[in-house]
Amino acid sequence: VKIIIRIFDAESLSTSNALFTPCLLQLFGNGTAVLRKSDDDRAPQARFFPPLQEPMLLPGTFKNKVAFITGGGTGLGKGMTFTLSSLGAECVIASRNLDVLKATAEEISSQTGNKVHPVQCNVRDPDSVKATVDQMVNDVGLPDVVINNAAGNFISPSERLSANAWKAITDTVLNGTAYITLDIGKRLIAAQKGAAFLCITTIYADSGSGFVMPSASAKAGVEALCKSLVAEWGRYGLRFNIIQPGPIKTKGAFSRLDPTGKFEKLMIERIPVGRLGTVGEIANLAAYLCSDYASWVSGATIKIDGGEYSFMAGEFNSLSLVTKEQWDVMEAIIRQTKGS
Ligand SMILES: CCCCC/C=C\C=C\C(=O)SCCNC(=O)CCNC(=O)[C@H](O)C(C)(C)COP(=O)(O)OP(=O)(O)OC[C@H]1O[C@@H](n2cnc3c(N)ncnc32)[C@H](O)[C@@H]1OP(=O)(O)O
Ligand SMILES: NC(=O)C1=CN([C@@H]2O[C@H](COP(=O)(O)OP(=O)(O)OC[C@H]3O[C@@H](n4cnc5c(N)ncnc54)[C@H](OP(=O)(O)O)[C@@H]3O)[C@@H](O)[C@H]2O)C=CC1
Repeated sequence: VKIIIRIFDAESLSTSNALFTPCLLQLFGNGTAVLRKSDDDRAPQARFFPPLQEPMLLPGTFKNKVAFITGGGTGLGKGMTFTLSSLGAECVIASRNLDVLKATAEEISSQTGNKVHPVQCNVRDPDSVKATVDQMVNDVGLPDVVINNAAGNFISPSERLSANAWKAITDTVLNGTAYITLDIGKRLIAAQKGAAFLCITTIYADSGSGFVMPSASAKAGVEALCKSLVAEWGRYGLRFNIIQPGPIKTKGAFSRLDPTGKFEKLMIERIPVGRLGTVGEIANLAAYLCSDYASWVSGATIKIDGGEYSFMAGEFNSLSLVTKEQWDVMEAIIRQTKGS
């Protein structure tokens, strides 16, 4: 808890709901060495942008709703499950590690008072997906909310990747999303039941990115899948939206994408808001997009990255490092220039 408290300054803690704070610290922390915060984990401007993590929607927003979240046992999936559950949803969380799912389900339901059902599922395997959805339908019925969040990723030069490495990532991210969406979508259509689908992708789904080429390819495919179904399945009462998060310090992501802990400082330097994102911030956006408050939102792709993508895209954005004296010199040179 000590480690996590250091993420928040007094300002952000004082704006948090006092009742929620202890369990938020517990739920949104991971308590592992890889998540240990360094002293320079924020830039000065971050004081203007406190991360408010408590659920922002009205209590009961998801009362009588069922939410299905892949990868709901850890990281962002766990945070979204907590938020939906605290807003009244009955959640079903699915991934490969049943022990982790059970522990998360117990932890969240004991805090929110709402049932969380753990179901083992390998999204790479369509038969496993079918068995999971069968179990959900049997236990709680068809979902009102479906969050495709499960993923696999690691950094590697592409020339070091085997065919199986490509397959491990693309099967999880793209095929897994397709199997889940097709299986649940067909059943919803047959039952004439509406639902909100959400896919968690990443900011580099737009640009591609070296060293995570399979993930970038698969996430771009997920976005094409979502956008295709916005048009095709809207008439069945199904909405599809996409969240592209920037860096959020989860064990799953940082242990595989920043294994030595050296990249974090570089990331913070290029995030205009001056800090990493938090699980609670993603969970609030996800809850909004999956709620009836967003019933006119379909086909939206929302970046939530503290401005990192815009910073990296702008040709001249590194000039923020230029000092006033250096600007004086450059301005004088520019003003002296005549003609072309
Ligand atoms: C700090 C950055 C912030 C910004 C983040 C932006 C985007 C983040 C996107 C994310 O998706 S983060 C989520 C990350 N979470 C996870 O990845 C969780 C699940 N991951 C896993 O289970 C594993 O990491 C893995 C490898 C994806 C799948 O595990 P498993 O099914 O057990 O596969 P294998 O171990 O059998 O490996 C399959 C295949 O891949 C090769 N391989 C594995 N690791 C590497 C490596 N580091 N470099 C090169 N190749 C690797 C492995 O050797 C296998 O290939 P073979 O040919 O040998 O069979
Ligand atoms: N953290 C970040 O900075 C960012 C994360 N994202 C995205 O956010 C999402 C969550 O990532 P994050 O929480 O950080 O990382 P995690 O590693 O904690 O989450 C990934 C989840 O996917 C599950 N999973 C992996 N493979 C499978 C499979 N074959 N079948 C079923 N479930 C599977 C894992 O559970 P299990 O091992 O039990 O199967 C795990 O719960 C991902 O889509 C990721 O791409 C995007 C941008 C930035």
